[in-house]
Amino acid sequence: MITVKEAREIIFSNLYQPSIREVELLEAQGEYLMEDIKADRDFPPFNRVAMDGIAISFEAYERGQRVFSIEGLQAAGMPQSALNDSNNCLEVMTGSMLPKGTDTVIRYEDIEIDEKVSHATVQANIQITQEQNIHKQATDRRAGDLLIESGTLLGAAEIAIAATVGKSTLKVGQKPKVAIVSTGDELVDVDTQPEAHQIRQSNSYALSAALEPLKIISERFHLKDDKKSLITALNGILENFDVLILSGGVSKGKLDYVPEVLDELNVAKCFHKVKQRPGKPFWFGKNNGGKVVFALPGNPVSTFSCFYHYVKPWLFKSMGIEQKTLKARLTKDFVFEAPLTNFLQVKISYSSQGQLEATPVAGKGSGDLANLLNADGFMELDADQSGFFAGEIYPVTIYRI
Ligand SMILES: Nc1nc2c(c(=O)[nH]1)N[C@H]1C(S)=C(S)[C@@H](COP(=O)(O)OP(=O)(O)OC[C@H]3O[C@@H](n4cnc5c(N)ncnc54)[C@H](O)[C@@H]3O)O[C@H]1N2
Ligand code: MOO
Ligand SMILES: [Mg+2]
Repeated sequence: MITVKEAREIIFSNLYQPSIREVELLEAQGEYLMEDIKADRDFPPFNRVAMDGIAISFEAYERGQRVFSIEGLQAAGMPQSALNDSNNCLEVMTGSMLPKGTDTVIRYEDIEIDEKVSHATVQANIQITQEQNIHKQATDRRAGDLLIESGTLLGAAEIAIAATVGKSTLKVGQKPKVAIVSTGDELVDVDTQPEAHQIRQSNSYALSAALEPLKIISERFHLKDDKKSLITALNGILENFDVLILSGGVSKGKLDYVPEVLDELNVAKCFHKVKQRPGKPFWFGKNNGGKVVFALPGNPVSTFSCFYHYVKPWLFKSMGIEQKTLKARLTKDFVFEAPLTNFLQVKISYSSQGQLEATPVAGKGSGDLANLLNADGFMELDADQSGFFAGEIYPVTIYRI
């Protein structure tokens, strides 16, 4: 049986290679950028007036001048005007170009304007410094600077930056087509009243819902624990999808056919069974056509945990995105004797200093679906240790904020 670390290495060495597609700017939200975005102009592209008021030549102010005759007005959206006489001023609006011949902006709040004679007088108690209230050209970024690197997940900030540099379309990664396949004769769908021996199936809904925020479209299938029909159905699904996420049928049961069926369909096993709880019977493989299969153990908490610890990071990495590892402080001692990595269910909170904290809510095993509601995530506790103590810090994967 391999370790969690080895399982991750194998999964990450079998990434999906996304092709590139071009989308309209607003459709790019939630997609993965597949080009570098550079500044087409300086940020800001001109000396930008940052306050409504008057623009003067500081030299006149230094000479002791406090009353400035108003020559005119420079509004945002007007080409740059010029101050004719350096003893005068121009009224300037936020967002306008700083007029030629001026280098200092004084806010309306700091002056008195006499409309009749068109004079602006600087109030006595006001300190003026040269170049104040000017957002100088190129102080934020220079033309040609790299603004957004390929591989970035696009959100509102990136969309705003792309808009300002004139990118009306963006090159993004084509996400894989994902099939979610649940298996099990005991399972009926959500709209069915189960018989005494049946339960409603939830894993495929959990997986679909977990994929949705990644903007990955998936299709759900449900298959019976019957070898022949599994072979036929999975063969078709493998042809039409890039990635298969199966749940159930991977353990030691007489009707757990998934590993042998995948073998018959020439999906080469990369591993079966990982030193972890939950999710020990996890199976992972790939076929010659590059189709990847995650066959997750059917117990609902196992399926859930394996998705967040393997499938999601694999999808992110395939798109060139490094996920940040979050860490939290354990609030209570916890003992776990088995030589397995324990993905312990935890409730996440913040300490009074704002530090992430995790409180164990272990639940009653990987069949305890309802315990997903008590926890917000999993804390990863190493296989080679059995005592974990309050105050210690370990990695966490959070599925709910
Ligand atoms: N003799 C052994 N038995 C089991 C072992 C073992 O090592 N030796 N491992 C246990 C562990 S750990 C797990 S996890 C499960 C994994 O089982 P399978 O992947 O074969 O899954 P199934 O047998 O199909 O189902 C297990 C359990 O989960 C429920 N289930 C399955 N699919 C869904 C679904 N879509 N929605 C809701 N619930 C689902 C199913 O009804 C079963 O109760 O094996 C242990 N056994
Ligand atoms: O791996 Mo199983 O998930 O421990 O129940
Ligand atoms: Mg089973």
